[in-house]
Order: sequence, then C-alpha cells, then structure tokens
Amino acid sequence: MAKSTSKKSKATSKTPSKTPSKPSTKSTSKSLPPDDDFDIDTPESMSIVWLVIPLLVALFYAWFLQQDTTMPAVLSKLFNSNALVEDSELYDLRILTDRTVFNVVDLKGKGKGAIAARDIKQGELLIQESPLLTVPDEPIPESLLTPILQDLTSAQSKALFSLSYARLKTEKDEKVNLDTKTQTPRERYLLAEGIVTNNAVGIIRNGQRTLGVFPRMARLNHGCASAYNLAYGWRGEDEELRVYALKDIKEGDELLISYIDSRQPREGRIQKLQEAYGFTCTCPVCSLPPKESEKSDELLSQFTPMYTKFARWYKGTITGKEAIDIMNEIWQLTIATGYVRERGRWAQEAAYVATVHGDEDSARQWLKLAVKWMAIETGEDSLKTSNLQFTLDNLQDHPELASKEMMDVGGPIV
Ligand SMILES: C[S@@+](CC[C@H](N)C(=O)[O-])C[C@H]1O[C@@H](n2cnc3c(N)ncnc32)[C@H](O)[C@@H]1O
Repeated sequence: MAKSTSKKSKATSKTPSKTPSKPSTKSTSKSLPPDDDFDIDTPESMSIVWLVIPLLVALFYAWFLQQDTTMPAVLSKLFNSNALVEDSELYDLRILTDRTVFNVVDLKGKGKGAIAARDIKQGELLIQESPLLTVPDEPIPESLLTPILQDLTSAQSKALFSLSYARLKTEKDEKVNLDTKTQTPRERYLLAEGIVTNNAVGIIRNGQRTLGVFPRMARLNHGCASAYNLAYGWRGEDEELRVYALKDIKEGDELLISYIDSRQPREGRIQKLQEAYGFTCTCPVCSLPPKESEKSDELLSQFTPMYTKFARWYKGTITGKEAIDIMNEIWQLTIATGYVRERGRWAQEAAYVATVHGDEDSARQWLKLAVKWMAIETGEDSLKTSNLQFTLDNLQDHPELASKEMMDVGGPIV
C-alpha cells in the first residue's frame, strides 16, 4: 500500500508538465490519448500494471497445474519450441542440457530409438541421468513395485509408462488392459514389471547390485560388436548413469549401446537377445552377408580364448613378455573387429604386468593408453580415469613396481 501511494504522488507531480493547456476538452474524451500523451508512469496505468501482473501469474499457474507436466517442460516449450525432449522425458532437470544431442524417433522394427541430431565427437558426454526408480536385482513382486509406482510424480509416471516392454508376466490366459488411465492395480503392476525388466540397467548402490530405470537412456537400442557407438556406466561417486560416445558419430546415425557381451558369434548373440529382450537383432553386424558374417564370427570368437591365455600370467604359467604379446594381439583384434569397448581395462591390465616386472617405459605407454580409453568410456573426470592418471604420475611410488623378476615386457603396438 505504502509503495503504491508513493508511486502515485510521484506520478502526480509529473502531471502538470504533461497536462495540455486546455484540460476541459481532453478530460471528457473517451478516445485513446494521442501517442505523445501516453505515459506508462501515470498513476492509472501503474495500477493497471500492478493488477495485470498478478493476474497473468495466476492464469499461468492455473494453466500449468492443468498441464500434468513439469516446470522445466513448460519452460522448454515456451522458450525453445524446437526442443528435442518430450515432456514425458523431463522428470530429471539435467536432461535439458542434452536436448540438442539426439532425437527420439520411431524406427521400423525397433520401436523407438535415438538418432544423432548433430555430429558427435568421440568421448562426448551424451547422457547424464538419475534413476527414475530402483528395485533389487531379483524378481519384482507386486507388493514391492506398487508402492514405488504410487510414489512417482505424474511426470515420472508418464516417463516410465511411455517405455517399451518385451513381454508381460501374466498368468495363463490373463488379459492386460494397457490403458494406464483405466487399468486395475494388478494390470498397472504387470505393465510396470514388463517395462522395468525390459529397460533396467544393473547398478551398484550401497554395495548392492540393484536395477535402475533411466528413461532417457532406455531409448537406446542395441548393436553388436562394431555396431554400437556408445558406452554407458553407473558412476557410483556421483550416483548417476553416464553415457559417452565411443566413436565419432555422424548426424543422422542411430545411437546404439550393447545389451550383452557381443564378443561372440552371431548365433549366440541372437539367442541371448531373444531370451533376455525378445527381439531378433538386425544390427549391421547381425545383417552381414553370410561370407562376411562367418569372417566376423571367426574374429569375434577369438577374444575370449585370447583373454583366457593372457590371464594365465596371473597364475604364473606364462611370462610377462608372453602376456604382453597376447595383449597386443587382442589390441589388433579390437582394430580388426571394431570392438573398442574394453580397451581402457585391457591397457590397464597390460600396464600392471609391465609395472610388476619393472619395465617402467612400457608401463607408462600402456598407462597413457589406458587413461585415453578410460576417459573416452567413462569421462576424463571419472574415478577410474583419475586413478589411472594418478598411477601414471606416480609410477615410481607404485607399491608393486619391480616386485616380480625384472623383464622388458614391451609396450603397446597400436
Ligand atoms: C531398452 S528398449 C530400447 C528402446 C525401445 N526400442 C523403445 O521403443 O523404447 C529395448 C527394446 O528395443 C527393441 N530393440 C532394441 N535393439 C534392437 C535391435 N537391434 N533390433 C530390433 N529391436 C531392438 C526391442 O524391442 C527391445 O526389447
């Protein structure tokens, strides 16, 4: 009240200089004042502004409450009509920061999928996401899931129920109404259970293996071996899932992760994907013509026996030099197959071999490679990358340096 009074007196004091010399004719006029007479700072217009602003805020709030959505979704709509993020995905504010990276679109034979909206650089962080919900990594009973579903906000619920499922855990002949507005609590549970099973990712929380649903990441389809271009992982130190680009990706390419260990021949991959996710993989590697597919199978099937051979070094049945030779063969295999996912870990293991045999030069070369690839897969600032960088910077203080017989084991041939 006091404020508006002082405004009024201030405005009133201005009036004389604006008042035309013949006030009687003007004051009776109902028409709009001429432009040069219009002054927003007059007492009348100020009081209108002060009335209109709260009214607009109230109207906006009333409209927002009707929207069944989140404030960021509304803001995103208002300020960025080209935003690539659907309202249903906006249960986590950080999603707004990755909205220019990919579009979620319908893809023939796959449901939805993510398509790069621009060129993406190797090592770029593409998704950073908190779990929408978590459940223990075991069968999910109705008594556990129902209260979790009841606790979801409307945006979270929308995000969850927009996801895909492969099969529902129904009793014989049981029909399930899929309309979330009219379904019974049991039908809602069955649908949610199917969605969680099809989309959840294994994470470690409080030392326990847990399943988490991450709706943004859940749109990523599967590709085998060289076909997938992203690496995902749970970052325990920040309690969030991160997805990084393993390779340079062109605008328009589909973004793919690997749901299974795809270092195996086609038949095994197809069977595993069918059992766990209910689809027959049609990725570029699974769609190779027969001759090329045979060649690809032959190469991919070499990874496991080669790594088994390398691991004999831990038991002392092969020398450090032999172990490093095998690791270099594995590295060549990653080049031949385009399977680059585990390079960071493999280089780290080779660095350890070189370290304990006191071959500091080779250890440093392997550690540099390990830092590079761990940063691509898990980020430059991840605990894994930082630990490797620390080992590289402080190799001379490594507690196991030269703890086995001294040997020149050899560095990476890349
Ligand atoms: C985690 S979801 C991926 C996103 C899903 N396409 C969607 O529409 O939300 C897993 C499901 O996607 C489909 N899918 C994933 N990768 C596929 C592929 N390579 N070929 C065919 N279908 C695939 C399968 O239906 C699978 O059960």
